[in-house]
Amino acid sequence: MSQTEPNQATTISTAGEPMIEAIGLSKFYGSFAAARDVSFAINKGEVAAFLGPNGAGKSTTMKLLTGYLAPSEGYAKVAGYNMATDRLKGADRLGYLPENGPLYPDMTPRSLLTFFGNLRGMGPTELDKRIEAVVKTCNLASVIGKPIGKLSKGYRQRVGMAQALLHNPDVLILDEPTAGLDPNQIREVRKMIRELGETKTILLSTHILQEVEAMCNRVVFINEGRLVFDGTPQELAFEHNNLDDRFHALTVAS
Ligand SMILES: Nc1ncnc2c1ncn2[C@@H]1O[C@H](COP(=O)(O)OP(=O)(O)OP(=O)(O)O)[C@@H](O)[C@H]1O
Repeated sequence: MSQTEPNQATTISTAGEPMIEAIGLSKFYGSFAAARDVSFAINKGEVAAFLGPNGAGKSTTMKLLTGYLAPSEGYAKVAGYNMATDRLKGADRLGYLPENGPLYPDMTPRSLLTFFGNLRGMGPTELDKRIEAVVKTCNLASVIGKPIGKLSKGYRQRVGMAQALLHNPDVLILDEPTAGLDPNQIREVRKMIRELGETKTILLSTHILQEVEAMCNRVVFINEGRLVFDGTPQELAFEHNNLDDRFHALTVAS
């Protein structure tokens, strides 16, 4: 890594500051590479789509970025913190929606949020305030006291979002936030993400191309564990005039 250029040292600017960084990340299961030498940086204020077909390695890479999985090679940084050596500091700044949402069917949204707020060391006043805020953002008031296992997929996804947002992180990693939702729920979640994107840096995985156009100003694309594109949605579509054709070209061997 090069040091700061001497002529830039006096410039203080947060624009373009990298908030989510993959640095040569690889994950091997035996000889199979679920992620192979993946490097990219999502900068402050960007809403980035993490695109790729089924099995491309999106969830694996997200788990490596969040520190849930240890990389075989390389390292991840969140808000400048190395997730191998400074995971707790990075986690303070990070909200993560895992692939299948929260897995505590017997808890209610309120007890789950209270549990995670306590784990994060929030005091009762702060916790009450934050629960009220995320219940409003994620529209959970009507189910706050019902067991999570009895909620619809859409509500469970919202509980997962509420958990990710509870400590008001400025960085979000969302694994397929609209998977399994009906069209109305998809609209709501996309609207929520667009609003969150006004103040937060977001990386969200998807294989739905409309999602990219609806929400994102950056695209990172992986196929078979390798980075195959990093740029804007316009650049991704450019050669083929549309995202569908480019997705096909990047994922199907010619
Ligand atoms: N624990 C594991 N052991 C062995 N192989 C694994 C393990 N976890 C994931 N894989 C494999 O790694 C590859 C990438 O999986 P991953 O879940 O990261 O893909 P993805 O892009 O998120 O897929 P999808 O869009 O279907 O969720 C797949 O071939 C998967 O079978």
